[in-house]
Amino acid sequence: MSNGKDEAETLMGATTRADRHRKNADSGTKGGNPDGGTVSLPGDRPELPSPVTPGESESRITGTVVAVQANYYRVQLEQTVTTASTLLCTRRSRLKKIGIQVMVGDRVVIEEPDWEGGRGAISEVFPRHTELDRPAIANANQVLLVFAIEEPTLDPHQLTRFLVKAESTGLSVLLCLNKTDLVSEQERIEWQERLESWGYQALFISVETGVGIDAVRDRLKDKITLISGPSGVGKSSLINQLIPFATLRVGDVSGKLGRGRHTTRHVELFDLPTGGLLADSPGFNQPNLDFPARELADYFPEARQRLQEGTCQFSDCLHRDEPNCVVSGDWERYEDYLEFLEEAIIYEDILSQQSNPESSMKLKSKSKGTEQNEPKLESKKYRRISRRFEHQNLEQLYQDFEEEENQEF
Ligand SMILES: Nc1nc2c(ncn2[C@@H]2O[C@H](COP(=O)(O)OP(=O)(O)OP(=O)(O)O)[C@@H](O)[C@H]2O)c(=O)[nH]1
Ligand SMILES: [Zn+2]
Repeated sequence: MSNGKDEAETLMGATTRADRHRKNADSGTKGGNPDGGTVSLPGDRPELPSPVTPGESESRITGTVVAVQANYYRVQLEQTVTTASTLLCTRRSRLKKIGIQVMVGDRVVIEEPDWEGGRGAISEVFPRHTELDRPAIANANQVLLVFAIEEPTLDPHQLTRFLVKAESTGLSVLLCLNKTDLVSEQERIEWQERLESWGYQALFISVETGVGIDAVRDRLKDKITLISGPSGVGKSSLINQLIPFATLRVGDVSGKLGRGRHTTRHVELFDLPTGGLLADSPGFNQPNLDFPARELADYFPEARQRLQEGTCQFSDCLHRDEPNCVVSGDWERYEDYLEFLEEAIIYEDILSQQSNPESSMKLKSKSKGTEQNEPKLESKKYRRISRRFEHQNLEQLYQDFEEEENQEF
C-alpha cells in the first residue's frame, strides 16, 4: 500500500494531465482491450493493493466515490469528521478542464466541505490501481463469481463462460458455489476436484445453512469486490447475509433496478460491515466475450499454466491446430476454449469493421440535421453469427454510440 505522501505527489489533477491519468491506471498491464477499458494483469495474478485504506495522518479530507448520479458524486469518507459518513460532491471544474473523470471506486480529496448540508467538492483524484469499463469502476480488486451447485444445476459450460469473462478483467477471480445443502458430500467433493483441475479453489457455501459465509466475508475484507453470477444462484441472499439490515440497499445491489438499457454501466458500491466494498456487476451477467482472440488462452488457468511451462512454435499461435502447440490437447475445457475462440474471432471482425469506416460504416442522419457513422449490418460475416450473439453485440455497439453522444467529456 502506498502511503499518503507518495500518493499526494502523484495526485491526478494536482500534477498530471488526463493522459497520465490513463497511464497510471494501466501501469503494469499487458495489452488490455482495444477499447482501452479493461485492465489486464500478468498471468500469475499478483494480489492487488487494497485501495480501501484507513484515514491518513494528514488533515485533508479523503474518501471513496461510491455512486455517481448525473454530475454528483457520493463520497464515503475515510475520516470521521462529524457524524456524516458520506458527502454529496461536485467535481471541481479544473478537473473537468484537464479531462479527469471521476469514477465509482475512485479515491478522492474533498475541498470546502459543508458538513451541515452534506456537500463538498472533489478537487483531486488518486491514481487508479485498476480501471474497468463495463461496469465502470475504479480500483476493484476482485470478482466474486457466484454459482449454485443445484437449483439451477451447475452447467460447466455456462460456468466456464462466466469464468472467462471474469478472468478477462485482469482482477483476481474468487469462485463461490452456493446451495451445497442441496447435494451430497460426495457430489460436492467431485465438483471441488473438477474445479481444482480447472485451476480454481472454489469456496463451497450455503446461504441457507450459513456454511462457508465467514470464509466469504474473510476474502472480501478491505477489498473492492464485484459480485457476478447468473440469475437464481443466491447472490441477493448472500448479499443479505454479508450486509445485515440492508434489504433495501440489497435491492439496488442485486441490480433489479440497474439493468435497464441505459443504466448497465452504472454501478454503486456498498459498505461491508467487516471492511471493504461490494459492487454489483451488471455487465457480467450476460458475458459476451469481447476481447481479442489471442488473449483467450490467458483466461483459462490450464492454458496459462501450459504457456508458463512451455512455448508454442509460433509466437502468434491461437492454439487450434498449429504444429508444436503447447496448449492444444487433452484438458477438459479445451473444447470450450476452441468454441470461445471462434466467438472472439467474430468479435475481432466486428471491431475491424468498426475501425475501417469506408468499408463497414454507413452515414445515418440524426436529429437536427447531423450525420453519424453506424455499422453496416449486411456483411456476410454477420449472417454466420448466431442470432443471439449478433443481437448482444449490436445492442452493445448501439449503446456505446449512445453513451458517447451523451457523455459530457
Ligand atoms: N437451498 C438453498 N436455497 C438457496 C440458497 N441460497 C439462496 N437460495 C434460494 O435461491 C433462490 C434464489 O436466490 P436469490 O438470492 O434471489 O438469487 P439471485 O442470484 O440474487 O437471483 P437474481 O436476483 O435473479 O439475480 C431463492 O429462493 C433463495 O431462497 C441456499 O444456500 N440453499
Ligand atoms: Zn499454441
